[in-house]
Amino acid sequence: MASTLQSIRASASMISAPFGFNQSRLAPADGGKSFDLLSLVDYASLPSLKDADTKTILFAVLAIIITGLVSEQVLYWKKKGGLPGPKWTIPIIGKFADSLNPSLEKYQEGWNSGPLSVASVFNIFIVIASSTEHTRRILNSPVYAEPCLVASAKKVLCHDNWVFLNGKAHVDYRKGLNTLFTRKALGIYLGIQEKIYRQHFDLWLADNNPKPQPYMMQFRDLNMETSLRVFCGNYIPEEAAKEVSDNYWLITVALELVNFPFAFPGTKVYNAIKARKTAMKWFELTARESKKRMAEGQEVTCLTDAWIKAMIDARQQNENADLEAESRKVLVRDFSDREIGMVLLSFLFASQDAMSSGLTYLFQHMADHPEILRKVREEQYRIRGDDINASLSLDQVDSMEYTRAVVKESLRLKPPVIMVPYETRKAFPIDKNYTVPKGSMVIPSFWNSLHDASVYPEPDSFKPERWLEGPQSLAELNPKNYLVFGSGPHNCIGQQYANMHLTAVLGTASVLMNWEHEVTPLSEKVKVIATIFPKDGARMKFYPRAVPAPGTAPEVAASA
Ligand code: HEM
Repeated sequence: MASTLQSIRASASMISAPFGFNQSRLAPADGGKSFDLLSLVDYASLPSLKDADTKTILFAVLAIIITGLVSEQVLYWKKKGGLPGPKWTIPIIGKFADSLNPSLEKYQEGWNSGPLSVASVFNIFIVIASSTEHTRRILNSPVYAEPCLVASAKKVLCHDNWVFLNGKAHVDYRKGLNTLFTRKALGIYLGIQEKIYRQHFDLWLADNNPKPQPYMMQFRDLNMETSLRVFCGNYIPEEAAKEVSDNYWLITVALELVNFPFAFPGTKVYNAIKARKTAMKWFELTARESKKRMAEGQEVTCLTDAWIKAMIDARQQNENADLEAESRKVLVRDFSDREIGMVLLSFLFASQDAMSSGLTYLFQHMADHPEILRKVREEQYRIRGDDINASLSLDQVDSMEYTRAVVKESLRLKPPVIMVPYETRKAFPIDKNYTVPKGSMVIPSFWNSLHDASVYPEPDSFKPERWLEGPQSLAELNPKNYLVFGSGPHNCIGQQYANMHLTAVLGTASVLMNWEHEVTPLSEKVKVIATIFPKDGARMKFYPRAVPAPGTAPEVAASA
């Protein structure tokens, strides 16, 4: 009882001081008939009691803090086991400062310290995998680990977006989307892509700035507009397409690894939600309008059309009862306008950032390796014949063996996505020596696999020829190392489209333009945003390239 009173008193004194309470104000209004709690207190002993209580509270608080800090370290050591990583973790924030300013060099330190290493940020225990075996094991163990997006992702991309599905629900949903990247569909997209990147080349050529300028954002614009038109055709008017494209950057920056997760006005998450709402309005309209057009039997002009046409066809096939039950269920599933909108939202998000990184480095690598660019041109002149302005077919793109090897090598040397965060659903015995605790973040990293000297000799050199040495070459014998597009159930669904796009853009650019890259001390330094970019933003200048006279031999045209 006494101790209760003491704490009441302690609390009263702590509370009253700042609010300026005094004894007379606390006196009862009924002239003293009411029970006066304070009259029970022996005032003579008050000062010492007060002191004792303050000390007790201070001690208690201190003890709680110390226990918390010690148990944080003990827990970290226990989870860390024998793996490399900091011996202790900075209290509470851990490696937060590093994640605010990510650098490739810091990541490399971790990757090179062992196939598995650990860190902790805000008490999230993180296991980083850098060997091909461990990385693939994470990507291919859906029972133990699933992709984890940053805290704000569900707010930004909508909580019911398919990208948050896992297990069977995810596999089934993806089956329904595979139809979007068939050869037939890619052939339709190619025509749309070509028109758009030629318009962007004209803009670059019209840039009358005499000196090279950072072109990273112009490469992004090209990708963004191409993807938007490939996915949505002309259902979105010009002005709205520009608005969606410009605002999409707000979505990208709100999904960076470290971000304030609440949507207060003015925050990145708030702006991203606004951008998403505008984009979704147009994507849902695309779905609605496309459904009308496809029902009328009109021509397929974009990915949404191809998707809706596939649904209509499946329904008709089903009526003929020719399909197996399993595929019937998936194909005939009617995707609502909102679901289609959310898929388009996810595609655009996934495509613009990684493809912009890929395209930036592709142009940079080409300018820095003129002999390789010459070979690309020779192949292009050979395949395109005398008419470099004729539209391309998918067969022609497939036959660009050298250009495709250049794209593959460029993505290997500078992989746009260097890691993907996953989370363990239960304790994950990742190898015979270590089990990742449940609820940890596990990060498969791709850099070391893609720069493994035993598979890619001279791993830091740009050598497209390594992809042309036949099936017995080291690179071809070890496809498991080529993790540019991930692996397992969540591997990149857009990889054929991405490869086709990069090959076609480079091929056409090579015959229409010459370009110069101003190499600066930062050109080879990597800036890690979500994907990677050259730190100087890729300073380029583009010039028109003369059209070869009819009948010029490809090797002669290429050397001009
Ligand atoms: C050079 C360009 C690209 C690169 C390097 C890239 C890379 C990746 C990587 C590494 C992943 C994670 C894989 C995993 O967890 O195993 C991924 C997933 C994904 N990508 Fe791409 N991507 C590119 C372009 C695209 C494009 C153009 C699209 C859309 C058309 C796209 C759509 C997606 C989607 C939807 C996922 C998640 C798939 C799922 O969870 O099932 N990506 N991508």
